[in-house]
Amino acid sequence: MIDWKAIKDLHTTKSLEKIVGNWYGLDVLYVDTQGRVQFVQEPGYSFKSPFLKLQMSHSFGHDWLEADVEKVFEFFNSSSEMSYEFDAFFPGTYGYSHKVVVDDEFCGVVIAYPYFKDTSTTEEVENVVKKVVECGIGQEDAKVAVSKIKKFAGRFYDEMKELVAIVADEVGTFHHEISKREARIMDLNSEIGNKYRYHNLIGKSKKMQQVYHLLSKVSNSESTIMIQGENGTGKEMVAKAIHYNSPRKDAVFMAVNCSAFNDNLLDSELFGHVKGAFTGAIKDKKGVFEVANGGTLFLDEIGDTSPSMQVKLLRILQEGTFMPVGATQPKKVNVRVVAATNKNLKEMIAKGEFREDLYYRINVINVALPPLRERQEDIPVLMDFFLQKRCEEAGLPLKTFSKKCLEKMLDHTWPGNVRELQNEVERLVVIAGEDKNITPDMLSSRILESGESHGHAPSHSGGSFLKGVNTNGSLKDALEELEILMIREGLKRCAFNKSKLAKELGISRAGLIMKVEKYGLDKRAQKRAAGE
Ligand SMILES: Nc1ncnc2c1ncn2[C@@H]1O[C@H](COP(=O)(O)OP(=O)(O)OP(=O)(O)O)[C@@H](O)[C@H]1O
Repeated sequence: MIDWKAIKDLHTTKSLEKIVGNWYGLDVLYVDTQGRVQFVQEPGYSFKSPFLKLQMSHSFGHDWLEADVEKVFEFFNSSSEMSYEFDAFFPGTYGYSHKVVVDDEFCGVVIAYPYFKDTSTTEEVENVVKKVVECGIGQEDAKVAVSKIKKFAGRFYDEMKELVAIVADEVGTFHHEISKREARIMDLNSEIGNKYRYHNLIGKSKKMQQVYHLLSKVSNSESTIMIQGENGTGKEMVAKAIHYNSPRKDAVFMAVNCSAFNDNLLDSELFGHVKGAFTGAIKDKKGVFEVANGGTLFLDEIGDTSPSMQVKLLRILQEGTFMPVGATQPKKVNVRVVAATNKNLKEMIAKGEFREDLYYRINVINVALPPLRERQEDIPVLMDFFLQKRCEEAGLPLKTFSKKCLEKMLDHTWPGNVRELQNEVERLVVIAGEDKNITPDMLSSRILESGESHGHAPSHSGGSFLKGVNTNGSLKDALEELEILMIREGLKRCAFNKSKLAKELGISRAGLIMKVEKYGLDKRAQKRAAGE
């Protein structure tokens, strides 16, 4: 919508209005798309045309103006013409109107009003006075006002029309500029304020915001980065976000899963080989380090590499050199390495399974990706994101999740993290078929069951309560997961009565409050996560 007030305050429109007013005694009226004439109703409005001033000082005069505006809109609504000269309310008087168009959209009208034409006869002019008097205006006032209506001829007439067209253009141009600026401000606002995403990463939880903040700081550096997180938490996505926000963004991003190869194959995959290096090496082959020269290499599951491979990786990270399999001369490359693992490398070092020097060489900057169960607020955002994406890809109208379905999804602990959630949403879109609303009965049984099993306190349910807990990985993580689960379910069961739950769990109320804060499980956070 046009900001008419801002337009009226513009230096150019003010000057143009002045010319039209002073030279031709016409008022420039701005009319919005609803047919509302701006400003003239406001007290203290300074009329240029004595006739319009007199007209608008009577309530019936407003109806005359309304009738003229209606006529203009009827014309523009049925014609593609940009301008229209109309017979005004009193036969023999005229108005000139011009459309305001922005990006092919009809945004309003500028009207210059009222005037006579050189064809208007003395009789017509006298008739106007008569009619005005008949409407209730005094004879003398009517005569004076009508005598001030300009009679146009020749070049003045053409100039007046040109000026009105210029005012209308000016309004359009200014509105266009303002809209562009507003869009930019909105962009900037969302960039600064709501960091709900970074590159392609989605998530609004505090933990993800911290990750985005760290990424924005480290992407520009050349440091090696270690990303730690469970499977499916988005480690590869983070590596890509780092690459595409770094000065290397125009060079190659390559990803290798170190656990997908045995030692020999990984050697050749990473460093390449020369012809005849081993049976089947029928020609020279570049390794990914060479292909990614100038770019970024993502080494996933680095914790699964053998001790001899770890030595080679240390060399390339320290010196930038490597030896292709079967080669006699080392090669040099400039590759930024981003490594990832879901293993606890510190424990591996203690057991002698991972080189400490390599660990410190890779772990210059550590990005820890939290599992999805620790950032519940991200679940609804990710659900909506994947739902919209899948529906769009499948050319289906957008579906919605029922409240109960969302609750069940929030109850699940997502051991497979975002990947599991993405797969579930994609599955739901298929299962829902034509149904617009996705209901809990469509959910995978493990999600329905995990919600139910969490509903029981351990003491009532024997061993089954462990169903929703990831029993792989470290004991510390599993215990923490269990703690979160028990507190979250307990809070619901006890209607957020912390004293009652603390008693049930056998811990102090203060201890429970600290844990609720630590895991972000308070009522408001849970409601927020559920989008309530
Ligand atoms: N924050 C996120 N926003 C949007 N999609 C995400 C996010 N995190 C993960 N995904 C999606 O989840 C899937 C798994 O992500 P990704 O492969 O990056 O995880 P990963 O931690 O590298 O997994 P793995 O350890 O199993 O290799 C991908 O399809 C990715 O698109």
